[in-house]
Amino acid sequence: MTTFAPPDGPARARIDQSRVADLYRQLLTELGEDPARDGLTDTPERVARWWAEFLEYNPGRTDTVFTHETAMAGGDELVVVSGITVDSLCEHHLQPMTLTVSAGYRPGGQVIGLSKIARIAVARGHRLQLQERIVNGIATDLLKATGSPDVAVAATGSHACMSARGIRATGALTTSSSLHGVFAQPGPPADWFRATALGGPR
Ligand SMILES: Nc1nc2c(ncn2[C@@H]2O[C@H](COP(=O)(O)OP(=O)(O)OP(=O)(O)O)[C@@H](O)[C@H]2O)c(=O)[nH]1
Ligand SMILES: [Zn+2]
Repeated sequence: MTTFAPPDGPARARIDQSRVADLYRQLLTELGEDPARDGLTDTPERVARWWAEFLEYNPGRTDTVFTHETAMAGGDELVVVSGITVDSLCEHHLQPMTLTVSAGYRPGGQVIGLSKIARIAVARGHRLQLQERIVNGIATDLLKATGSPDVAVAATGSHACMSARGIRATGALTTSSSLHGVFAQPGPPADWFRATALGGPR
């Protein structure tokens, strides 16, 4: 029985690799290739392995937090991890998209392990996606993992479906964000996030 993964949930679909490999063998034949020829004999199994790697990705532990004394009285504290590469596949064309993600939050009495922010981001790419859904999903996961209501995520993405086909707008970049709490209101946190995540006010 096939269980369908919800588009906004964590990636953990289990796939039947030998069935997927058989389907690729059929596809290669339909596309006019000889799946038995040298070079293609193991391709269906390789591709099936890749789908398993992609869809069954396990991000490991993403919720390690440390107690932390917050900023001095009258001050404020923000944490942003930038330059996280997230690879995914667009769900309309099954073409790769690569995002550079910045994700941050305003700590309360605890901080989350920095690598966990990257793990959360990378995990959201491991399914058929939309850039906007990846960005919102990272924010949802960070709100939960940090326990902070103040979370900001921004991503700049290049989409092969816009460069390798269709409009062929090579070099087009898409920027999207998901801002919560203090980051959603005008003020220093939002300005600082914009400057840190996007390289300056736009
Ligand atoms: N919002 C959003 N759209 C995306 C994303 N990835 C791909 N798309 C778009 O999905 C749309 C699908 O449009 P359709 O008109 O159904 O398909 P199409 O004829 O192949 O469209 P073209 O890409 O314009 O050739 C295109 O405009 C893509 O650019 C994404 O992450 N977010
Ligand atoms: Zn696409």
